[in-house]
Amino acid sequence: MTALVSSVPVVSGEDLGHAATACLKLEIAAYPKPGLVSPVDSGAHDDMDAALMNRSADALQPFFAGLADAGARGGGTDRLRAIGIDAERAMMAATGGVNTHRGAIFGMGLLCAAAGFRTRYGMVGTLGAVVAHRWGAEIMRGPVPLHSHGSVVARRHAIGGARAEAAAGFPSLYGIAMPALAAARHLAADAEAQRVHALMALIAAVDDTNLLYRGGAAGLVFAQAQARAFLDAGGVGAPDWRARAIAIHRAFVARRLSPGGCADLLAMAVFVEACE
Ligand SMILES: CC(C)(COP(=O)(O)OP(=O)(O)OC[C@H]1O[C@@H](n2cnc3c(N)ncnc32)[C@H](O[C@H]2O[C@H](COP(=O)(O)OP(=O)(O)OP(=O)(O)O)[C@@H](O)[C@H]2O)[C@@H]1O)[C@@H](O)C(=O)NCCC(=O)NCCS
Ligand SMILES: Nc1ncnc2[nH]cnc12
Repeated sequence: MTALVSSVPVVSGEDLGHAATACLKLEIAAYPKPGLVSPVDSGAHDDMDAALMNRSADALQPFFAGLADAGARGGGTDRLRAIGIDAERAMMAATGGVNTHRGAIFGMGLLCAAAGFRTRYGMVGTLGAVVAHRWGAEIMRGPVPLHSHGSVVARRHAIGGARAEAAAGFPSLYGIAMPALAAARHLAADAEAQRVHALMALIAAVDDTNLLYRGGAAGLVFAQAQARAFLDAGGVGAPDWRARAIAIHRAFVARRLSPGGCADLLAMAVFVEACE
């Protein structure tokens, strides 16, 4: 799967859709991930497992391709949002009503649109820079769902959430996840371990609205401190890293904490590595 993602020249909308779905699946497959669903267990979730999440990823493939094509046609956020909402419906149909990938539809969808836009208009710069430049202002002006979990905690805790992350060109992706993936290559040879390392770096730094919704400020602080301690002890370069990551996973499950936004950002980092 890694070879497929990193060796295919990602240019057409269809290629981008395949790559985006492959990256969602690489995230799902990685273990141990604190509180998250993997093939080993369902983490802090009682309504999802890896098979359900993989079905969701497959259902989204044509929509990621459609978003790439819409980006290549220079579409604005109204067009992208219409495709995103259709994708959310397809996800709900594939999962029997479970929100597996709403954040990924939004973030990965924007990256696909940016890849289409960049190919068509020959723009230089990262995919994140394209998102910020072409759609950033529109994203912040666009409709805010009043009662979504993300918007409720964003208001309560005065943080930006998924929309602000995207509008700013995904600083957590470029400032945290990508450098962590690069650093992890010097710590561990296997790609799954490198992804766990990058996920821990994201959890340590991102204000994940899923953590805030389920655990409040105390839950977010706990999650960030656990991930920071893992990194400070050497991350996946430490000989006992796997046992330590499993212990953190269990501590998250015991508190019902799940960093779904960080999981999406990890998949997006793998996608950006393939595209840039
Ligand atoms: C703009 C929207 C994405 C709406 O966002 P909003 O912030 O209003 O709220 P949510 O509906 O809560 O969705 C935001 C999702 O984004 C992920 N996320 C969280 N924090 C961050 C962050 N700091 N940076 C980036 N991304 C972040 C996260 O998604 C993942 O978690 C979801 C699963 O979580 P789970 O624990 O199961 O939670 P729930 O099922 O919700 O509840 P409980 O189980 O706890 O009861 C899953 O979606 C992951 O992907 C947040 O959930 C957007 O909805 C919107 O406007 N959409 C339409 C437009 C569109 O898609 N356009 C296309 C491109 S323009
Ligand atoms: N592996 C995962 N487990 C739970 N929520 C997620 N959201 C995105 N990926 C996830």
